[in-house]
Amino acid sequence: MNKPLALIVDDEPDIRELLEITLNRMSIRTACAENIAQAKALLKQESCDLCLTDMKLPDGNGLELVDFIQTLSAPIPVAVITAHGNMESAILAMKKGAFDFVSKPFDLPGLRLLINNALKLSDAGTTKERRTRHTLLGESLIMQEIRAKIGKLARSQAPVYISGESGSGKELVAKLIHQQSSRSDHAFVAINCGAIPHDLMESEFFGHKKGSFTGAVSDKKGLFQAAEGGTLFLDEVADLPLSLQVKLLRAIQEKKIRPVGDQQEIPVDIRLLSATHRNLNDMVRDGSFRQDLYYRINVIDLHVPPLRERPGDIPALVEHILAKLTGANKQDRPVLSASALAALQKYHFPGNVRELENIMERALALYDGNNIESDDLNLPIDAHKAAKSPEYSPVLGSLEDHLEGIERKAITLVLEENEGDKTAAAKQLGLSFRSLRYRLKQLDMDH
Ligand SMILES: Nc1ncnc2c1ncn2[C@@H]1O[C@H](COP(=O)(O)OP(=O)(O)OP(=O)(O)O)[C@@H](O)[C@H]1O
Repeated sequence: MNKPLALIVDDEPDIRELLEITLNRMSIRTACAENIAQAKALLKQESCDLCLTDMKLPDGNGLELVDFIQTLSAPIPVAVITAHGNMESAILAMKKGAFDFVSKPFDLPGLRLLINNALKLSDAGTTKERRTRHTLLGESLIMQEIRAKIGKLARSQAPVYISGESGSGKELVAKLIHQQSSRSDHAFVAINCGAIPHDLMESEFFGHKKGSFTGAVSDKKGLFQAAEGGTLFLDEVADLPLSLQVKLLRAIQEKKIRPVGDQQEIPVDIRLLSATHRNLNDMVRDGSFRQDLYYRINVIDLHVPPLRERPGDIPALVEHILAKLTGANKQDRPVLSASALAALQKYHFPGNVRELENIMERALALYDGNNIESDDLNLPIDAHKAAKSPEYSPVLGSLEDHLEGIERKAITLVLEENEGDKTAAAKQLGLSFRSLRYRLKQLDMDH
């Protein structure tokens, strides 16, 4: 088998030499260029497998080369070399399609990891299909675009921020990015940041040393280490307390963590994906989410639209859910009547695809005969529509009372729909459990 070929672009001879030695020791051939013009010429002549480029070059900016590589008929992975601490240019390069960055002075183990990841990317394409266990269904244009974007993002190490309502498929998207990436042989670790008690968070994330606090009876690895070589998915990232936001920022920037009670930092190689159903922009504005962290986790954003905006996806989803619930035997699988499908396509789906799964599960238990009819779906009264109150008029009372009435009505409906389960109701209402409990108390509904 041919040894892979890496193109090194840097105007400093010392750096070129250091990179050549490191790569040659990894059995990688190297070609060197001192500037953008030479690099472009080499890329046209040789069939390179990856490119490492400095940002500041005598005849322009490394970003120009990143752009150029994206226009090739078969773009190769390109990583940029940045001055230590200059995350801005690293982020810019990743937004343009660079798959990762490495800072000077080089941390050699980190550099080797980056190169190995890049080389895996070059052959990831052939094994992609086999690796994909999950499927993101839906033939709407937007879902087709999302699938294409997932394929592209899988070839990068850039942090991706996935936004969208609860139950819309954010975690599924994250799993797919991981599975189609060069990291798919390693772990995909998903963590719901809202579910970890604040005082344990640092140790859960970064691990701890024995004896570092009461209860730390032995050394423990954290989630970053569990995800080593793979992907860490921070779900509900908006729920991270500010104290941990600072530490997370450091971990992303330095690619290193420090377990609680440890003097030493440990290098980590993870890809970070994050999601929330809340509006992080608003949270940045009101000071509850750090702007610098937002900027770093949101290098690339991907929005998953709510199900109500893509009713055309419902038939495929229903078929998939029914097949999953009824197993391989097609004979046992009921058919959804046309009127039932029409009812679903009109429904608001505050809980999105997860709610559709619940509706179908209930319908399967209730239907009678061969077809699932609209009655079997037991669609909840649409809280969205029912909560619409008459136009506001000052004669009816203050605006505050009016809004309180709407809130009361919506909460009551959703609580009824979820048989009093506050956790499920909060999720459906797009609130944290704590904020639902607070509102119930404010509205004197907490008995
Ligand atoms: N396009 C889709 N095709 C197939 N299944 C889907 C699709 N979208 C969502 N699902 C399924 O719907 C369920 C909810 O999706 P998921 O957990 O990814 O949502 P989420 O946006 O991460 O929710 P939350 O914000 O509550 O964490 C999962 O069982 C998932 O497999």
